[in-house]
Amino acid sequence: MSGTPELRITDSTLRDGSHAMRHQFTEEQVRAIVHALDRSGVQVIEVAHGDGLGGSSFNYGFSKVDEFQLIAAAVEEAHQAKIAVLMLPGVGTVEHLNRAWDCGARVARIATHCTEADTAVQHFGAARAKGFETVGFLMLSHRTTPENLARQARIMVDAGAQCVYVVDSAGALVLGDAQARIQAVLDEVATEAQVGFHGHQNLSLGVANSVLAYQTGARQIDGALCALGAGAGNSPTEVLAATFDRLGIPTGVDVQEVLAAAEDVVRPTIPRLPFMDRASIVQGYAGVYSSFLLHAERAAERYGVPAHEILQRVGEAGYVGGQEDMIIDVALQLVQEREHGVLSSSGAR
Ligand SMILES: CC[C@H](O)CC(=O)C(=O)O
Ligand SMILES: [Mn+2]
Repeated sequence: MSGTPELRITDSTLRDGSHAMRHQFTEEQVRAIVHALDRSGVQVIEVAHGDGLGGSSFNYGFSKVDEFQLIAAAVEEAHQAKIAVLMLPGVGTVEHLNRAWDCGARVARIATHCTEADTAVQHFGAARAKGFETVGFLMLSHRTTPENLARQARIMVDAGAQCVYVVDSAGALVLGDAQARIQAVLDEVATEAQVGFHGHQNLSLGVANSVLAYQTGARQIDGALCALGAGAGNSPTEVLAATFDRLGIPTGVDVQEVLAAAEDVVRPTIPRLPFMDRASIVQGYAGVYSSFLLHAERAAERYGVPAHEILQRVGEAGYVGGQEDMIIDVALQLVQEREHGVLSSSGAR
């Protein structure tokens, strides 16, 4: 579909997809994926540790290759696409943003829990002062009301965000839930900023929610090739491109090229692609941060309790990003309950 793009797709294969890769991307893989995405016409490509700049750590998992080396390689490969980075205040700092700028990144996406936008105020200011295009990310958006989300979006826009994303980190928003949040944020900020949507596939609704988001007024949408992303993965970029093309909505992405990027570049080189298994569906169902999946799987293996049961409990407890250590706590609690013969919610011992 030709014509001036009405919608900008940001591809997060090399950031959200880093979770599914256990943060083991090589420079060669980054170059090949950026080359293919850039050629297909995707306008923004996000590159960073899965948990954002500064995420390489014992808590979140160490990167194989330093993220600034990967960002610089991505910048070299991209001819038309802008390279974006994502950071969570507290995991990363303004210093990380400055280094990303020096490597050539030009879009700064700053993420907070959906009720904590005020923790990012100085980061938006610093990013704008540097010259970045700025995007705010309200994570786990299902965890607050549309009205409150709109108030949080207002804080981000007042601080300097040029777009605010409704982020369905748990893949828990079901159609109208996503639409109501997009509408509320638009009502609050549309005269000053764009609105975006970032979906996960835990309930298989990433693409459908993205279409609804566009129809409601969102103009930036995230995806990842082959759905590579946390949990059951992100909305697949290639499916977004094909679907919007069929709807007659120009995205600037060549469908055949992006299909080739997914099939020929990502699929053969990625050891494990995300899918909707019991654990990731429970994430959508119970509203659990998608990035918790691999942490829960590791705890499941270590303590001999099912990952889906851990995640169900994590959802009930309402843990948010940054509370990864509580996954171990929950696993140990389940072990104890089993030892004392307490039945789990699924009836299993
Ligand atoms: C690192 C922040 C976080 O994982 C952003 C994101 O992709 C999400 O919340 O879904
Ligand atoms: Mn995500």
